[in-house]
Amino acid sequence: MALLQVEGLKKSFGARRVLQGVSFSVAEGEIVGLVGSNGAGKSTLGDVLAGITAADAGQMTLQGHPYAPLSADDARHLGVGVVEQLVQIDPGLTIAQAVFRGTPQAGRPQAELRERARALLTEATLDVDPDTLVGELPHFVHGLVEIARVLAEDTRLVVLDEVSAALLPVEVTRLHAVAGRLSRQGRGVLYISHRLPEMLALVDRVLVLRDGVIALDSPAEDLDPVRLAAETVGEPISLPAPRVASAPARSGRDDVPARAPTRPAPSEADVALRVRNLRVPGRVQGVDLLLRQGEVVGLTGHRSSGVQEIAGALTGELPALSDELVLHGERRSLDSSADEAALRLPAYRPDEDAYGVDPGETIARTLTREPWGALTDVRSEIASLRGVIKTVHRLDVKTLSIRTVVGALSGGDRHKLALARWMASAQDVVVLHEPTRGLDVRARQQVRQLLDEATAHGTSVVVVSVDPEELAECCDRVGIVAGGRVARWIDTRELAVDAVRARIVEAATAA
Ligand SMILES: Nc1ncnc2c1ncn2[C@@H]1O[C@H](COP(=O)(O)OP(=O)(O)OP(=O)(O)O)[C@@H](O)[C@H]1O
Repeated sequence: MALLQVEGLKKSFGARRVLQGVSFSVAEGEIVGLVGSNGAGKSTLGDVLAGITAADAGQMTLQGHPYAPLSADDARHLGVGVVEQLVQIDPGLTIAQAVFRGTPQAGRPQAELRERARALLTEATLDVDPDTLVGELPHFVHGLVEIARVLAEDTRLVVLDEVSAALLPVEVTRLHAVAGRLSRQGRGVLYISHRLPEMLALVDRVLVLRDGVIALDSPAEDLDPVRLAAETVGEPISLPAPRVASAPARSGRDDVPARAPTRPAPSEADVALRVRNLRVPGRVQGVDLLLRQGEVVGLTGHRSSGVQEIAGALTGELPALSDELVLHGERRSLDSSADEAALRLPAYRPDEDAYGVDPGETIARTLTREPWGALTDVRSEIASLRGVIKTVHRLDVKTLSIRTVVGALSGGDRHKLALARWMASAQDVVVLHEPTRGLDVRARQQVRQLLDEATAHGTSVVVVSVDPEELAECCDRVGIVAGGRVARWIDTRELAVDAVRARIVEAATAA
């Protein structure tokens, strides 16, 4: 008997028909992957299962009994727990209180909750003191606290909605170990992710949600990442080509081969940024960075490797020192008191649910570069709106109107718009944190295109990321940071993307 049976589920938001008759099942002990483009309706389906949203039509059964939760609490009591990537837990709670919130044990004294919480956290592979405050935990582990919470009740089906999106390969391995344990206990797992190679390594079966229905239901062993990507978008798709380091065209230099097999030392004019012996006291020990014009350099490393601190030093968020710092031939400093010359590279961060854009603003206004009201004739207004429509089409944003508010879009679509807006004004040298986080396979290619265009105009980029696939797809070189230093550089230009990905995983795991 199926643990969960879903038949003909429908859900619309106004005229937007998202789920148009979704049917599938999950067996006891089965790990089922759910993939789909941004805006396909994966989270909507998760919300229906979680009791957050009611379906318009369709039936569900759980362990053979009709399942129609009235709220998230109701769903959990009935045996379905949903863990979301961007879960916000009250930072003032202890971890033990967080684990038991919303359960019958909530409100019990900490001393009573502590030992039971410790056991559940161990089951979720999280080695933390239950007395620690949630606010002291890095945000990326909140998902594991949520898994412990799901385990606190007799949850039969666990939905993991993009929980791996912000995790390092080693952390993904840990998450997969937890999913494996849940399955061995006979629970069902629905695993939603855009990171296809990782997903295929874990799940038994994959569901593809496309055009409002389950367009494919296949054993994982019959699929590979490229075929699954094609099924997701509904047409053949190829892996992105390795990036061609596009030195911006300059007179007399157009003959420079973009993919020179060995990389000559750049001339001074080619250097966008050079930093020698970068130090952040206690965290970064002496990093040399050289960024050519039009180059995309990736940085990755474990949480305590110093990688975030290197980015923080470059953006002026952290006090840092260096022996030499040159930006386009001009000496700069890392001393924030030397205001004029201080280096403060602009940074983009796909920040939680807001992405730096106003959720109450329409798509049109979000993408309009001119301040509202600045357009004084109808032609410029039409040109401006054409630009907006072109971007919406190009980024394949799932919407019925450019007057839709950004807050009503899917997370991935919001991220795409925010990044496109940010990149439109990006010049010079910029830092991008996880530019493709939560994006589907086609959107990743669109981001890559945005990067290619910006770098062709001379922008140079530092990409800071946990995702080896993103680094392989976007960067010319990737630095593996460990112990406050760049332990190894991987040149991505000569290799296929999946080979680069494998090298990054191997080097990052070893570091
Ligand atoms: N509350 C809402 N009001 C209006 N439209 C909504 C609402 N919630 C979701 N939608 C629409 O439903 C569609 C599906 O969104 P959903 O978040 O389920 O997609 P998704 O597959 O999870 O995407 P992503 O991979 O980007 O997270 C989107 O086009 C979105 O605009």
